[in-house]
Amino acid sequence: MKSKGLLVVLSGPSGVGKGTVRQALFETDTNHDQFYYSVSATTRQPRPGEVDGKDYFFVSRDKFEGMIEDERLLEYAEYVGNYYGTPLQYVEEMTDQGKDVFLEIEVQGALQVKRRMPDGVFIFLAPPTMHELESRIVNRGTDAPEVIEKRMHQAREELQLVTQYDYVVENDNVDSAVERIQTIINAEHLKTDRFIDDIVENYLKEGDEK
Ligand SMILES: Nc1nc2c(ncn2[C@@H]2O[C@H](COP(=O)(O)OP(=O)(O)O)[C@@H](O)[C@H]2O)c(=O)[nH]1
Ligand SMILES: Nc1ncnc2c1ncn2[C@@H]1O[C@H](COP(=O)(O)OP(=O)(O)O)[C@@H](O)[C@H]1O
Repeated sequence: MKSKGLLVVLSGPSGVGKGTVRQALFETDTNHDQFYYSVSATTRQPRPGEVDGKDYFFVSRDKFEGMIEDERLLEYAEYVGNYYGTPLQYVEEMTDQGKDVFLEIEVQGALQVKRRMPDGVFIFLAPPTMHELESRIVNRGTDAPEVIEKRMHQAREELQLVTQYDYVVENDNVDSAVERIQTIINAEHLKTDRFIDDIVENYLKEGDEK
């Protein structure tokens, strides 16, 4: 029996460590055959070192609005003055191929996905404390002070929606966070619902007498 790939939605406040934890998790996929990262489209400017097509598809507002109109996005949201959205095409292709597809998105987008794809796995990555969260954003050194303030405000709002998620993982330590996410994924793959077609076919079909 083999289940379809999972749609895994990883959310959490800016600076909590989503990118870091996801990269460490993907490094455990040594054959590159289990996990697939869904690259989002955004109107935000690239940060130094970010690569178009790898970190994001960096697009103009006009182009992004065209993608919304053509219904090419699974979800999208506006976050601190920029659009962010998930291209639909790869998500479907990759889960059909049996890969676990990871979306790293903020909560408004995650709630849209939950309505459209309720069998997704919704994980919220939480900071040990708000003070630690702020230190991580400051130490990352990628955001101006006024942007950091907006991101901290947004973080407080996002944390109030944590109960909408299936799982909460504290990112106190990258290795432990990765281990907990692996545990979640392994268990989710074994859920009865994900095998229901196989179960009907193999065990419950009428006339299958021995
Ligand atoms: N709804 C939605 N949010 C996204 C998407 N891509 C990224 N985000 C979220 O947008 C927020 C800002 O992302 P970014 O500017 O890269 O900052 P960072 O996550 O703090 O590094 C984060 O919470 C991301 O998870 C997307 O496709 N859809
Ligand atoms: N468990 C952790 N302990 C300490 N620092 C961390 C941890 N996880 C991530 N970081 C650091 O926090 C900063 C923000 O991480 P990042 O992955 O960019 O967050 P996000 O993708 O959620 O915005 C980075 O400088 C990263 O090295």
